Amino acid sequence: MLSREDKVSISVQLRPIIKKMIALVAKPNICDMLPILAPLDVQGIRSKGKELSSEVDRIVASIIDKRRDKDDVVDDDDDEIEGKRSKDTNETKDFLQILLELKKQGEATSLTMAHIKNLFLALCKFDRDAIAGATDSTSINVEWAMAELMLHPGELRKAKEELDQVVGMNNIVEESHLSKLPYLDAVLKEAHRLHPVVPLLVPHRSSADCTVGGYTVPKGSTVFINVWKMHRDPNEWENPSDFIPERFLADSDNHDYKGNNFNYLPFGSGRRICVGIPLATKMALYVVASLLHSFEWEMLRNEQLELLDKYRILAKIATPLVITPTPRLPNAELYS
Ligand code: HEM
Repeated sequence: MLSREDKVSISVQLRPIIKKMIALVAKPNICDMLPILAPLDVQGIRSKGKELSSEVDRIVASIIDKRRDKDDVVDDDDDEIEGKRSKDTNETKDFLQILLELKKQGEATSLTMAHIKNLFLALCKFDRDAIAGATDSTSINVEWAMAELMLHPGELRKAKEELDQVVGMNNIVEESHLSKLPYLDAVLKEAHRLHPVVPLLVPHRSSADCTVGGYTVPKGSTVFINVWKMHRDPNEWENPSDFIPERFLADSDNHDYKGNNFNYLPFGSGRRICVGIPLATKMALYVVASLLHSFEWEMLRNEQLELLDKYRILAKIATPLVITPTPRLPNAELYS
């Protein structure tokens, strides 16, 4: 999707700023509790946010400008690209190049430079390699699931038995196996329940006055949805603090990731539900399945695993999981 060169630029320049933005958004903001103070920006969060956001804009613009220069773009107008031509027409085009070429077609498309900048930024978000580390939600889910399995040898054994049956010992996990692993899928769902990666979702705004649970929520309020608490509500979940993947086997339709069951919303719900669900869930299942099927895992001796979280929009495990692998499959060639 993005060229190697762009990925490096994004990684070096954008990643630190995006990390700062995430830390800033996660910072408790007194104005969220007392909106009357919002215009004063008492903690300087809004002004710092604007500063970081113009920095992102500047970097994206410079990456695009560099590409236009490289591709021998003649820019007649500050905001218009004309006469752009790729020198090597056989070269595989990446997404940015295609956008710039479309823009060149002028009236044939209504693309503006602002559209290209925003699409490029959206692409950076989707390109896991480019800003991995800043948006590592899937790997956080994998780490929680592995940590829970290390603490629950019975559930670990069941997951491995399922893998051995479906994949066999003379094979490695392939994408085609994933739909045949209901137990492991339930393990990941249970990890999402106990450890939702985005525990307060992203802030929403009420579009009309409404009443929720007897409380009036005026139009325009910033609304945080405490999914962490909902996922542990004893009125909805039996033994809510226990790791029990089986609860997702009994009624898997009612506990999918689509956000229709309001007791279980690890990816949010409604119009702004996470668009990455198919990718995130398949990736996590594939990674955990491969790790469990190909290796035995052991915690370091005397290691005490504590499942406390560290919250900065995303809730990571506070003490990173350190476990050591040993090969499990009889055929060494499967590891090459
Ligand atoms: C375990 C992995 C992930 C989790 C737990 C997660 C969770 C979420 C949550 C909770 C939201 C906000 C939904 C709401 O407030 O209602 C969201 C939004 C979003 N996610 Fe994810 N996500 C994950 C992976 C991904 C991936 C892999 C991508 C991209 C391929 C992605 C792209 C997005 C986008 C673009 C939005 C904004 C959607 C919108 O506002 O319309 N996410 N995600």
